[in-house]
Order: sequence, then C-alpha cells, then structure tokens
Amino acid sequence: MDGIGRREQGLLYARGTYGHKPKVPVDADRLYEAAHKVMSPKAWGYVAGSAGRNRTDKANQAAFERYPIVPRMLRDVSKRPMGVSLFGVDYASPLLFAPIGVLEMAHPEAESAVAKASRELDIPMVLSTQGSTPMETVAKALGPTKFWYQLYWSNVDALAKSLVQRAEAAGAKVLVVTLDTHAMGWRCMDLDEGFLPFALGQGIAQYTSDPVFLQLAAARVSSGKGSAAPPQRPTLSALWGLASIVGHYPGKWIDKLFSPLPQAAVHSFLDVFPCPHLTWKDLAKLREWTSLPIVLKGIQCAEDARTALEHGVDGIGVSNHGGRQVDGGIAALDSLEEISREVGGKVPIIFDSGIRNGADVFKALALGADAVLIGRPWLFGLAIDGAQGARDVMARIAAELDLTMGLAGVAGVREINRECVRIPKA
Ligand SMILES: Cc1cc2nc3c(=O)[nH]c(=O)nc-3n(C[C@H](O)[C@H](O)[C@H](O)COP(=O)(O)O)c2cc1C
Ligand SMILES: O=C(O)C(=O)c1ccccc1
Repeated sequence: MDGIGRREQGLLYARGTYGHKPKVPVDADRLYEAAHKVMSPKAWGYVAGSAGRNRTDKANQAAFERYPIVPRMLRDVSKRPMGVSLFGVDYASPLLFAPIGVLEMAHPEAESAVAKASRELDIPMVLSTQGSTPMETVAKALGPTKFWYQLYWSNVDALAKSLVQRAEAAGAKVLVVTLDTHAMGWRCMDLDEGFLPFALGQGIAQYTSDPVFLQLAAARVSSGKGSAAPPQRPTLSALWGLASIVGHYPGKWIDKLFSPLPQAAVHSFLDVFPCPHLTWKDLAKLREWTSLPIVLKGIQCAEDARTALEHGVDGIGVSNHGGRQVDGGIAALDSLEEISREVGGKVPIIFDSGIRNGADVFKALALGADAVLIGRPWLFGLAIDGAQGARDVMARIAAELDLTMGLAGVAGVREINRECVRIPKA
C-alpha cells in the first residue's frame, strides 16, 4: 500500500492525457451524484438516507471542517509507511470496508464484487450480518485476504452464538458487535417509499444459511404461527417447511418461482432481529462463544467507552452508523475527540461515520483512531462500476491519505497524532 498516492495519481493523469475520464468520479460530491443517477429511487433512499432530517449525517461531515490540518515543512517524508497493527495482526493500511448490508441493492454481484476489490488492495472487509451472501462464500472468495465479521445480536442467543461461531470458523480475525441498531432508525425516505429490503427477503443471507435460523423458520411454519406464508400461497409454506426441515434453504430457485419471497424466512428474520433488551452484562456471553477480539461499534461518549473498557472489550468502535439511527445526534468525529482522550491508547479505536476522502481519514487518525471504516463512498463506487468502482474509491482514499501525510510533513500513519490538526477550544 505504501506509495499508492503517486501510483494512483499518475494513473489518473496518464489516462486523462489520452482522453479517458474515470467512470467513477474522484470528487466526493460528484461520486454521490453519479451514484444517485444509476440507482433506483428505493435503493438510493435506503443507502443515501439517514435518520429523520439527516441532521446527524450532515453533522458528521461538517465536523471534519472543525479540525483543520496543520501542515509542517522540511521533514523527511520520502517514506510514508501505511501499515498498522491491530489486535496483534499486521494490516497493510488503517482502512477497512465498513459492514454494509443488502449490497445486492447497489450491485448484483454484491459481496463477491467487494471481495474482489478487497483482495486486490489488501484492504479487509467487515462482513455484515445483513449481508446478501453467506459469510462462508465470501470467505472463500477472499482467499488469504483478512476479514472481520459484524454481528447484529439477535434476540435468540442461540442464533447470535451460531453466527459468531460460523464467522470464527470461516476465518474472521475480529468480531465487531454493532450496538446502535437494535431497531431500525426513523428513515423518512424509506418510509415515503414504503420500502424495507428485508421484507423482500434481501439482506438476510447470513440467516437463511444458518442452521439455527432454519430450525426457527421451520418451527414457525409447523406451528402455523402468524403468516408463515401468504394465505393465497399455501404451497409456498409447505415447500418452505420441507426445505427447512431438511436443512436446505431453497433460496434462489424458490425466489424465482414465487413472489413475494419465502415468507417464513422473512417473518422469522423480523421476529429474531430486534434486541432492545441487551445490557452490558450480556457481553460476558460473547466471551464464552468466541475467542476473537471484540470491538463494540456505536460508542459515542467517553462514559460508555469507560464502561466498555471495564467490561474487558478489545476495541472501541466510535460510530453513529452514518447518522442512520438517531437524528440530531452528536457528530461522530466529536465523539472520537472525547473518547480517544478517555481510552488513552489502552485499546484500538476503530472510527467511522462521515469519512469522504483521504484527508478525512488523516483527521480521524489524528484525533485518535487506529483504523477507520469507509462506508458510503465505496458503496457508491460499487453501484456505479461494480468491483472496479469499489476498488477505485478505496484506492483513491488510500492514495489521498498517503499524499496528505507527505504534504503535511508526516512520515507514516503511525506518526499521525493530535499535533497534526488544530483542535477547537472548548
Ligand atoms: C446502506 C447501509 C447499510 C449499512 N449496513 C450496516 C450493517 O449491516 N451493519 C453495520 O454495523 N453497519 C451498517 N451500516 C453502517 C456502516 O457500517 C457505517 O457505520 C456507516 O456507513 C458510516 O457512515 P458513512 O457511510 O456516512 O461514512 C450501513 C450503512 C449503510 C449506508
Ligand atoms: O440499514 C442499516 O443501516 C442497517 O444496518 C440495518 C440492518 C438491519 C436492520 C435495520 C438496519
């Protein structure tokens, strides 16, 4: 990854010289516009939308303006290593693909496209519990490339345990537990469209590939509870029950035969997802289920960070889910500034929410993040140009980070610290 700045910059200038403009725009605002053009109103509403009036999303991005970079001169910056070590493992850069669910909405190749980009750049994916592709399939596509797993803790512990253990068996290096989404936020664009991807059977592939989930779905069918299948389609219920009992999700072909999609799976997902009763005490269970390092994603204040440390977590994920959960919430970068002082380097901090380019990454690292999750930008790239688009966006963020380090007088990612930015007076 070292030296990627000059390589990517050189490539773009060279292509431009011969009249080839990039399909995926480099500029963050134009990237957003280009993705908007290629996506359906429903898909766009889901991925670009945030909670309520989008105030937290706007605050996330605006916060980066409050911490200007202070470039320093005449320091030897000819070498700028990008590598970091997290939880005892070396990574080529401090960047990761954020966990993003329902990727099939952005591109039909979904995770397999992102896996291609991840492999090519050696930037790990964080696989989502709301994925469109079973984690084992993605792990296989990734080959030797490292990946992490993101858990949505189901209200059925046996299912949460099964997901975690599958992830560990598939080779995940870290478990990221997302705490801020025990229920869907108030998403106005989706509500206006009446659109919930999960209700259409999208983004539930980790569930429909899980033996515990299949048993729950089968039990639902055999008990005749609720609308296991729409009344006008009795055969679907029978087929689903049969398929579930033999432990084989008929997914793709049954999806093609019937519309709407297998209702038992959808209803079972809606049953098991919400988990508002979780408390700090529940974290102890995770330790029994897995030996993976545990990162809590969604921490937004110093006090919660302190409590997390008291509960022995391995990493803090400072995030507000891209503003998709609470409207009018604190900007994630402001949370980071406060939390990193509290954590004081005791455990790694993984930051996301609002990063749009390499300079933003630099600022987040300066304010105490050890690594960052990039969210919507690569998703937009994926929508525009599949694997190549996701790759281009991530490579450019890495390239801009490299150049920003050099031009700010910093000789590598490990040298970025608070002195690199001006912190506003309280
Ligand atoms: C369409 C979409 C789906 C997401 N799905 C998940 C998910 O399944 N699990 C999760 O932990 N976070 C999910 N996130 C949140 C991201 O991991 C990340 O926190 C967020 O995108 C950061 O905000 P940003 O994209 O504005 O930078 C999702 C975000 C988007 C935009
Ligand atoms: O859309 C999201 O941001 C998301 O992560 C999610 C996942 C499952 C249910 C609700 C929201």
